[in-house]
Amino acid sequence: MTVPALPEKITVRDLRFHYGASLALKGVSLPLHERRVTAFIGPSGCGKSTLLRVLNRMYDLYPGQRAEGEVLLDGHNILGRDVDVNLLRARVGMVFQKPTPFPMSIYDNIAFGVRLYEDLPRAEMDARVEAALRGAALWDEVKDKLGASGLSLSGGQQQRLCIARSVAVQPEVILLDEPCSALDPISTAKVEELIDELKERYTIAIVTHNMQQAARVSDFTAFMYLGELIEFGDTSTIFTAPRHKATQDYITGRFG
Ligand SMILES: Nc1ncnc2c1ncn2[C@@H]1O[C@H](COP(=O)(O)OP(=O)(O)OP(=O)(O)O)[C@@H](O)[C@H]1O
Repeated sequence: MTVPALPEKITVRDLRFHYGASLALKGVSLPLHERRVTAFIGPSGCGKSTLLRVLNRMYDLYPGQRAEGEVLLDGHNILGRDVDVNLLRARVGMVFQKPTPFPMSIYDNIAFGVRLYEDLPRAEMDARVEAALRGAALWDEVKDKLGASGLSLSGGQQQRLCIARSVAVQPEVILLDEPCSALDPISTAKVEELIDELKERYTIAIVTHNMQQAARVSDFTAFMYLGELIEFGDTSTIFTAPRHKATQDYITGRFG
């Protein structure tokens, strides 16, 4: 099946990334299509997380880390000096590998991020919190204990809480860095279902080591190796008829 061409929400052009003197991305170019899921796959250390961290300038928090090239979000280069990185991170949200709820109530885990950007009256905040928890398929499990600590939830629930937290600020893009690696199969299935629902509204990038997961949840797949993008295409083509032998070897588990 050929996925029809869709607008590019993000366009990465000739991206090079430096950790001090070491070059972790060596000229990567690819699109992230709007309201579609793009999976990043490849062996450990190939630069998947690095690429994700560039897309909302998470690396800015660390001295010595530097990106060159262009990352266009709706046509504007987010690597420019004039970019408001707080606003950028509201537009491009991120969920990490390990669930990272704040040590506060379930309600405040969601409201905290919203308050950074908006001053909502209580009733509107309540509605926003509920919508985010519903959006993350967690509402029914927590609606009677919104005052309980976010840390009292199970790992799978905590990860959905983190997804709710990122959805609550109404981003345009959601970056998921191995979001299921700490979850059991049932929680993983829930998060995958959730990704399927979220893509109706958001552009999603997901890093995963699980080939079945990449095949299940993504529309496009990018295979990376040693800081380079080896192959990018629609997921069904990458998994059934890859152009490169390295891609074929990796997805069939014969790599290395
Ligand atoms: N903070 C850092 N300082 C120096 N080098 C780093 C740092 N973080 C990552 N690297 C290097 O950059 C390269 C890419 O790492 P990255 O974490 O992006 O890979 P990855 O594909 O996400 O790997 P994994 O699948 O193991 O998470 C690796 O060679 C890694 O050693």
